[in-house]
Parts: sequence; structure tokens; C-alpha cells
Amino acid sequence: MVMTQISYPKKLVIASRESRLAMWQAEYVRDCLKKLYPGCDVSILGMTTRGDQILDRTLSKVGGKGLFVKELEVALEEGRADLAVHSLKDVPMQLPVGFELSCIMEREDARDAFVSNDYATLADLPAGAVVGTASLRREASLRSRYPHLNIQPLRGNLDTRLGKLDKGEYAAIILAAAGLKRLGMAQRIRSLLAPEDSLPAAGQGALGIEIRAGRPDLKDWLAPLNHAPSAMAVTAERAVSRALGGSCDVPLAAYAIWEGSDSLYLRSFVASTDGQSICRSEKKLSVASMDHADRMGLQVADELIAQGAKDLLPPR
Ligand SMILES: NCc1[nH]cc(CCC(=O)O)c1CC(=O)O
Repeated sequence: MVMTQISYPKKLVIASRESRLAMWQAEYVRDCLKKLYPGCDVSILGMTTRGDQILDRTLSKVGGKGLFVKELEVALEEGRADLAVHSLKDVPMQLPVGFELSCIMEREDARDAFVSNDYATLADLPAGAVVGTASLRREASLRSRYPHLNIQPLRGNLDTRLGKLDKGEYAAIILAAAGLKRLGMAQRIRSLLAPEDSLPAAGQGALGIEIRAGRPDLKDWLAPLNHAPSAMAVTAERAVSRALGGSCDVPLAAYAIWEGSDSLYLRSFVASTDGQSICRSEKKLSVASMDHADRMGLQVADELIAQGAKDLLPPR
């Protein structure tokens, strides 16, 4: 009788930022791994990243997405941790050499949420109402759809942002629904924004697990956490962003949803920050592989570029 050698992880360390949301996400992955590998010792190494320290300026002005992942990658590099859990939205489109996304987990609600103590929807807000958002994408959408609103920057982690709303600094704020739901604060969501009002960012609501490249054992152990439909949808979205040099200083949205079991509907826009100029493109295709999803994203990016999207982007 031939016995196949099944390897089994004995100890796994998850690197995580220390914000409440990041910790929730790391604990979620830890619990999934413990269920898969009951005897395995899974622990979390919490750390503060540059992105967490810089709370006073708009993120796009201080270096963008990489700020939240660099320290975690150093921990992977030095062998202090095996995997890092990220909100995929914060992960740069191209990882540094030596790292890879080993899997993408099933996506939470990818939409943006309208949060307010006094109003139920964006449409209810009176002229001049102050709306808080840290994202250039949300800002451009709101300025274009609701030019009578006063859009103001809003930084900080989820609790800080909600605190500023509750202190009355804003009439409403826009947050990702996924973060609120994960932290048990779904009741703060007054309404979900239609994609026409605020198209989500590439990868929003999905968790990605990053590892050092060249660890096939680890990749195999994590494979059961991959959710293929979510992975294909966000791959299409991230391809658009990658082709356009996507970073935090670009008002860019890319949102793919499945219609039926095999048809992927991808919508995207690139805007000027003032919301005055917007290029839009969308496509519906039958998609069956990651490669195919990636090509779909590139096609949508090409259409945006043909419409002059590059003129809206900062020079590279
Ligand atoms: N840019 C910050 C960020 N990164 C991930 C989330 C939570 C939602 C998600 O997992 O996409 C948020 C908060 C927000 O945009 O309101």
C-alpha cells in the first residue's frame, strides 16, 4: 500500500496591523486555520504600520497603499511571521519581488455605506451639508452626483471616524460596509450606496493573504481559504487599477459582480478629483479563470485609456 505523505502545519504566525478591524480580520483567519488544522498553534503578531501612525493627513498625500503593508512584509521577510492578512483594497497592485498573494477569501459586502445620525440617504441631505470621506474616489463620485454637498476629508480608523460623526463634525460620512459589518456595527449603516452613486474600489470587502514567494507548503495549506468567485472578481478589478497605475492618489473605482454563475459584470471609472471629468467603462463577459478575469480588467482599462483616462491621472 502506498501512503501519501500529507504535510500539516504545526505552527503558523499571522502578522497584522493593530487596528480593531485588522485584528478582527487576523482573528477570523486564525479561527479558519484552527478549524482546518486543529493541532496547529496559530498566533497573531500585532504591529503598528506607518499608515496607522499618520492620521492627520489625507492618506493619498503621504505615500498611499504601501504604508499599511510594508512592516508586515518585513516580518514575513525576517521569518517572524508566516502570513499577513490584508484588506485587499489596501494592497498595492504590484507586490514587491519575493512576495505573493496566496489566496483571496470570500468577499464581504463590497459596497459603500451611508452613515448618519440625522439622515437616511444621500438624497435627503440638504445643500451645503458636510459629508466626510477620506477617499478621492468617493469624493469624485459625490461631487459629480451631488454637487450641492460639501465634501470634507475624514481620516482615522473606523472608531475615530464614527466619533467625529457623532460629535457633529459631519452631517454624514461614507464608509465601506464591510468594515462596519465585520466589527458588528452594521446597525450604523443607514443605507447602502448604489453603484451609480459610489462605485466601490478595487478589492473592497475582500481579504487577501500575503506570504513570501517560494513557500509551496504554506501555499497548499492556505489554499482551502481561497474563494474562487471572489478571487476572479477582484482580479478583474485589480487588473484595471494596475493598468492605470492605481494608487491612493487616483480617483479610480472598479467593481465586478457575478450575474448567474459564470458571467462577470465589471464596471469602472477614473475621475478628476473635482468630479468634473469622468471616464467610464463596463463589460459583461463569461469568465472561467483568473487569467481570463485579468484580461477582462485590462480590456476595461484600455477602454478607459482610449477615453483619455491617463489625462486625469497624475504623471508617473
Ligand atoms: N481604506 C481603508 C479601509 N481599508 C479597508 C477598509 C474596510 C473595508 C474593506 O475591507 O474593504 C477600509 C475602511 C473604509 O474604506 O471605510
